[in-house]
Parts: sequence; structure tokens; C-alpha cells
Amino acid sequence: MEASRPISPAAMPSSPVDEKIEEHLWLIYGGQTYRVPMSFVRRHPKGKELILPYANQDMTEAYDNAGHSKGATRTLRKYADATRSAEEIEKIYATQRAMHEQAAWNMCVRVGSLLSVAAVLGAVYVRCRQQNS
Ligand code: HEM
Repeated sequence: MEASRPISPAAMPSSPVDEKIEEHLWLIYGGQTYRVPMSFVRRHPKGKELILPYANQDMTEAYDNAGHSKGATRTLRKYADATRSAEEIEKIYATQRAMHEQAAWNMCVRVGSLLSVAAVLGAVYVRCRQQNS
């Protein structure tokens, strides 16, 4: 099991792509799609943090490695929902990831620009003070 997997952009509350994220998560297991209610995710015996990073992604390996019982897999099967294909879910995740990365990049550019302006203003200020003294 990957202990420190970062939280998926798909599971972030501000995610614009799937506004119903508060109600359920889409997960992929063995090539099939599962629509797991958030009410279950919050009650997951080892914490919702183990599931959230896999929102809109393939959790097969992590799920199998966690040593789930047959009962757990029966619970999972209850949530099987083929109204969306695995490819569709993966596409949503790729879009969310790209948007998330773009937002992070935009923030870096903004901070970089602000720092540049601050550096120029600082240099002008120092120059003026030198000329006045
Ligand atoms: C990648 C996602 C998931 C991870 C990493 C994960 C991890 C774990 C871990 C580590 C345990 C404790 C196992 C033990 O020592 O007994 C556990 C228990 C359990 N999990 Fe998950 N889980 C995930 C997703 C799910 C999902 C989607 C369901 C059902 C919809 C589920 C249902 C359960 C249940 C019922 C238990 C209680 C113990 C058992 O019956 O196996 N889990 N999970």
C-alpha cells in the first residue's frame, strides 16, 4: 500500500469538474467502475484518507495490497456502476490533473512576477537613497 500518496485533485472540495464529489467518488477496480458514496468513504474502517487519493483512478493494486476481506469486496461490488466507463473516469481525472497543474503553474508565475516587481522597486529605492546622500 502507498502510505503517502498525495491527495487526488479529484477529491479536493473545490474540484470544478465533478460537483457531486461531496456525495460519491468514482473508483476503478479491475477495469470496472464503482460509484462509492461519500457516506461509506467517511466510514471506511481505516479512514477516508486511504481512499480519497484514488478518486477517479484505478485503485486495484492498493485495494488488493490492503488485504481486504471477502466482506469488504462484497461491499465494493454493491457500488458497481457501469454508467461511466473506466476510460471516461480516467479522462476526467486527466482533465482535473491538468487543470490543477495549470493552476499551480499560474500561481508560480504570479508569485515570480510579484517578486520581480518588488526587486526592481527595491533597486530603484536603494539607488535613489544613494543619490540623495
Ligand atoms: C485504494 C483504496 C483503499 C485502501 C488503500 C484501503 C485500505 C484498507 C485497509 C488498510 C484496511 C484494513 C485492513 C485490515 O488490516 O483489516 C481496510 C479495511 C476495510 N476496507 Fe478498505 N481500502 C480501500 C478502499 C476500500 C473500498 C472502496 C471499500 C468498499 C467499498 C473498502 C472496504 C473496507 C472494509 C469493509 C474494511 C474492513 C476490513 C475488511 O473487511 O477487510 N475499502 N481498507
